[in-house]
Amino acid sequence: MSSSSKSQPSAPVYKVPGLDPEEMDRVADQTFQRYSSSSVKRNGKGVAVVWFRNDLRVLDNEALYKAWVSSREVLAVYCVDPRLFGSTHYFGFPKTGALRAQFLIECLADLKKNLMKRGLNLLIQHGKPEEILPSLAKVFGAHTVYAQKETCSEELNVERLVRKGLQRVVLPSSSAQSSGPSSTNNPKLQLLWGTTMYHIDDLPFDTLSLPDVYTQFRKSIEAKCAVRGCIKLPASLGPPPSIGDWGCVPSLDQFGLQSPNVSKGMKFVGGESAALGRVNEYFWKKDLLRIYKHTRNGMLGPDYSTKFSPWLASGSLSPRFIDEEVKRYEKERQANDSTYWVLFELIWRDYFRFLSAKYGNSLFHLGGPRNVEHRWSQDKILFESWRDGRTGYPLIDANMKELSTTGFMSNRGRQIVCSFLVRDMGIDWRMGAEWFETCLLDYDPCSNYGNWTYGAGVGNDPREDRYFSIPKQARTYDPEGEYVVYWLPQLESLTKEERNFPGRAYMKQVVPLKFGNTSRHQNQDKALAARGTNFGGRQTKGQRR
Ligand SMILES: Cc1cc2nc3c(=O)[nH]c(=O)nc-3n(C[C@H](O)[C@H](O)[C@H](O)COP(=O)(O)OP(=O)(O)OC[C@H]3O[C@@H](n4cnc5c(N)ncnc54)[C@H](O)[C@@H]3O)c2cc1C
Ligand SMILES: Nc1ncnc2c1ncn2[C@@H]1O[C@H](COP(=O)(O)OP(=O)(O)OP(=O)(O)O)[C@@H](O)[C@H]1O
Repeated sequence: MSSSSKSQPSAPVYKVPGLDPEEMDRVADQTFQRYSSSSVKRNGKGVAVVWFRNDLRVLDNEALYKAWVSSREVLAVYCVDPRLFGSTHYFGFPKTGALRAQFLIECLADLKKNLMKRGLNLLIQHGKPEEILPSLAKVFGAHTVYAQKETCSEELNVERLVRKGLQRVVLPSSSAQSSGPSSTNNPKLQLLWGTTMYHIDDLPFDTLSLPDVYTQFRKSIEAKCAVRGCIKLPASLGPPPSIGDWGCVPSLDQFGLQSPNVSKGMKFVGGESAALGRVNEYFWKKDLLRIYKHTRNGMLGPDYSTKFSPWLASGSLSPRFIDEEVKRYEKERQANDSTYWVLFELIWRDYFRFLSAKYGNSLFHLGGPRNVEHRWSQDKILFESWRDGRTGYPLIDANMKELSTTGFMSNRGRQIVCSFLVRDMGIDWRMGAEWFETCLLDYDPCSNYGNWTYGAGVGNDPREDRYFSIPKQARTYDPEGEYVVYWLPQLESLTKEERNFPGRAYMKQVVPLKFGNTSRHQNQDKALAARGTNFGGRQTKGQRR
């Protein structure tokens, strides 16, 4: 069947959140009001810099809070670091694809707007933080640069260089924050924990002795720690230092990228206002939180899951705010397994973040944290058929097309395409992880490489090793072929049952499935899985969730 055999009605594009800009601003303003406090007092002096990184928000931002409390003027800065627009480490894909770059631009524009509403501004500078921040600290006599702490080596390296750069700046003694004989007059770098729902200082164990098994980790933190409340700030944070040119929000051509056209699927709106809008829409307006656990394995449209991840990854949304909203919903509407399950999933996110602190760079290495030896292929043609959605398996191809068109893929889809690349194709999992790094709006090194090492069977938890059978996944999660037909309209003329199993009516399959791909093979598939038989000598344990 040829893809052009029939003219297709154009598929809908879903804006996420589906609110108009005025409604988004109204929700954001109301939320800011609820989280404003006039009782917080400022007792500092001079200028403090807040260096925004992956914490592009005003609400519940400890770096911003500390900068405000410790100063008379806050200089808010974002550095557009050219390294973010280089290449991925091993395979040289674009480090940030156009869709995420566009999302970042929208986050910056919104952050600037929200800071201005509070009497501040955002200085946007192009260059390396280790060059920009020391020079700003010197010009403004800033006593401290506050920023959110990261855990992966690329970001840790930048932190180290910024600290070194600041040590070379000598301030006049009147600018120094501390006094006393031992104080030096260099601006300090103060890094604050802020990415997770549970605070690192509240964990019942040291990160180096973090439990390797997720369930142990979750049970332990649920029993022994509480999520901290969101940090409140006064409504007005000004004045900012006097600056003639605050710099413009960058455009895509400044990154050498072309404007992406989201012609199908979901178009996510970047920024904190959109993030708060989405929480409001998903929890309160559409009342979807009450059924989340039963819909979360879907693949099509904005409503089967929260879609919070792009804003969480850029830091436009605080996980502690989500926790507080879940608790508020449970009080005002209802508490059930679905309301809890959003928090359960956020604990996965915490877990991967803390694991990166425990396992360091091994998360990015071929053998993963367990240093598993295995022969992987780097077959370019096979990889490209996966990347471009030309494998001959509609479920894989539809998911890969969604990823490259929108920058998003469901959790179900990610697990399926990961298993297919790694287990059916036998391709080096890092190729898949780096392609995800390029494309995902919600790219986060810890969640991405953590999930890939898991899926590839090289993760820290040896019990969690899974093979996803494509026919079984298709029958369970896309029984009527609705998802595949959305992304592959050439399948529309087939019956619902045929859409995921089109045979010759679609393209040739580039590889056979490890455990067969017809119903005839299903029993064999189960039998093999039950015996733990798998390629590469790893154990098959069924699926996680
Ligand atoms: C191979 C692979 C790569 C992935 N890469 C990323 C990534 O780079 N960034 C990212 O944020 N997530 C990643 N995930 C996890 C998950 O797929 C996404 O977080 C989820 O699909 C986002 O959609 P949502 O916000 O609607 O999720 P929901 O189902 O609504 O879940 C709520 C939140 O819980 C967190 N969460 C849910 N599942 C996971 C998980 N398995 N691991 C970590 N956090 C989770 C996310 O923050 C998510 O926003 C990856 C999963 C796989 C299998
Ligand atoms: N934020 C990040 N996003 C993606 N990859 C990251 C991030 N931080 C660190 N890495 C990866 O961690 C690895 C660290 O490489 P580095 O050279 O620093 O140490 P290494 O342990 O000697 O690794 P290698 O021997 O593979 O070069 C690289 O693969 C790098 O891309």
